[in-house]
Amino acid sequence: MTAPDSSTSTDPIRVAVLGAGGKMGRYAVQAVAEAPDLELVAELGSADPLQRMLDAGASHVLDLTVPQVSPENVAFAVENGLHAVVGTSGWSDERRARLRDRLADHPEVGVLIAPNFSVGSVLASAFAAQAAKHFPSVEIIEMHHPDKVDAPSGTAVRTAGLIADARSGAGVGPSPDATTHDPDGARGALVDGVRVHAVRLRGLEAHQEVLLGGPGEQLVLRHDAFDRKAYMPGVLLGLRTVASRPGLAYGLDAYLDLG
Ligand SMILES: NC(=O)C1=CN([C@@H]2O[C@H](COP(=O)(O)OP(=O)(O)OC[C@H]3O[C@@H](n4cnc5c(N)ncnc54)[C@H](OP(=O)(O)O)[C@@H]3O)[C@@H](O)[C@H]2O)C=CC1
Ligand SMILES: O=C(O)C1=N[C@H](C(=O)O)C[C@H](O)C1
Repeated sequence: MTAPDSSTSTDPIRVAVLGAGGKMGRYAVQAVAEAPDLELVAELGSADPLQRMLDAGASHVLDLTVPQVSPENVAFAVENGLHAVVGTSGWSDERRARLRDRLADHPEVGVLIAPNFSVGSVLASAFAAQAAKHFPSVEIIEMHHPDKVDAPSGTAVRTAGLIADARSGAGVGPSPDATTHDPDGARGALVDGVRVHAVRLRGLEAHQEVLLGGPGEQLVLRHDAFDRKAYMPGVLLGLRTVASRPGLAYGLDAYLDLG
């Protein structure tokens, strides 16, 4: 007779946090440590070798680092059979395509890339995509603390992508814009055909407005994250779900029922 499997679904999820000393990392370390079904087995900073998380017996990696190193962190996790939840920004189409190729050789591994872990932000982006099918003009303003190293934000890039997909599916053309002279780039970045404006201001945390315009009216969809605790329910949801979703999921909405 085969012995019963001693690993049951009540075993804690063994989590290594990369970027543990950062602003997000510190919150995440606390959230993981306090969750009864998770176990914090390693906290890594930029000076630590990735091998440390294997030595600690991690089954899951939470990457909250910087765009320059996140892809190599996730590649290391995948190659070693660890599931990964990634909050770090900078995951372009090309980076995600390379990761998908890598995951093809590790079909049991799950990776979630979540440009934003806040449920409110994910909903705001989904609402914006829905609304953008019905307005000729749409632009995004993302506003962050000035310590942020990347622009535009991962959230804005994701929102622009969702908007572009929704508009192309609905046959809506580009936003009208007569600008022919913009030597200083005052019209912002063009992301998937959507203008994105990035503000960096002391006192802000993380905020985004999607402006939608039609003849004689404007709809503004705004989300504010005032505190990093806003992201922790999404971080925990990601860690609890990722192993049951092999392959790559892009956006926390993949794990939410947005109905
Ligand atoms: N998805 C989401 O909901 C959210 C995502 N973010 C994103 O998360 C990322 C981190 O943000 P934030 O915490 O504010 O940034 P911080 O600058 O505060 O922290 C970044 C951390 O990354 C660490 N780091 C750098 N290189 C490495 C490496 N090679 N290995 C391990 N750790 C490394 C740094 O460690 P050290 O101090 O040792 O150098 C630092 O602690 C950003 O990309 C940000 O945009 C932020 C908020 C929410
Ligand atoms: O750096 C930040 O602070 C944030 N980064 C993420 C992003 O780039 O979208 C998520 C949130 O906006 C906060």
